[in-house]
Amino acid sequence: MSQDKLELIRNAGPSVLPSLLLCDFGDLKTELARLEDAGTRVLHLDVMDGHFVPNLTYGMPIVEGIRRHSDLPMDVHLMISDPLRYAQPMVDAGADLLTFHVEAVEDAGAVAREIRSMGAAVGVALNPDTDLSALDGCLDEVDMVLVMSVDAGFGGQSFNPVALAKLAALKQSHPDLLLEIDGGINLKTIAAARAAGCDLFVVGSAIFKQDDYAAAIAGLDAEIAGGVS
Ligand SMILES: O=C(CO)[C@@H](O)[C@H](O)COP(=O)(O)O
Ligand SMILES: [Co+2]
Repeated sequence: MSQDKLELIRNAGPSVLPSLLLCDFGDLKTELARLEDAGTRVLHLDVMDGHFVPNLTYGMPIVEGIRRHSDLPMDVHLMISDPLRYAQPMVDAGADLLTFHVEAVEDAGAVAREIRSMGAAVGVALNPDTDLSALDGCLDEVDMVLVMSVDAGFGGQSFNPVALAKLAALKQSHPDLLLEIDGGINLKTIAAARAAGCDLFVVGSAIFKQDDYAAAIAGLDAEIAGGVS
């Protein structure tokens, strides 16, 4: 099932993924309907534990609640110290693509293999200060690499261009991997990420601080289209 969702994500082409971190959790059902009406193809959910990052968000009940109100593929970004402890519950809650941080684990390849055995597609994330060499040994075990363009933990931070060189290097060395960028993506930064080879663009503030989600996503899609040679 989740491999099917991975194909859906792949086949969707370059896509904007709304990060629900800044949505109105008091009216989640309406928020999901607005995002679907705006053409969203994949949702991005930020799970933070107050330990790996200094911020606390939500866990399985919210992921499961979103699943009940939307059939869209769910890309769950685990910013937690012990990803394997919660991986199976997250898959059971409906995560299709489960991403852990390389900084949180000792053996990223083993973690990736274990998550895949649970039936989810798997991604590995790295923060701006983490060198690509940290991914040695796990790139053949993952479906996606999430290149952070802010330090994981909070929405609304400024884009760090160090992510662009990492994307370009990954695109060259592993052309079949899905590449995602997360943090500070907006109308000014998204085209450069696309030009660097990125496929999936996580966007929080630049959607949720606008009244019209459809217009915000259409504007970002247009920048993606213009950024491809
Ligand atoms: O993972 C994270 C933050 O750690 C993100 O997914 C943010 O929620 C993106 O928000 P903006 O930077 O687009 O405001
Ligand atoms: Co995220």
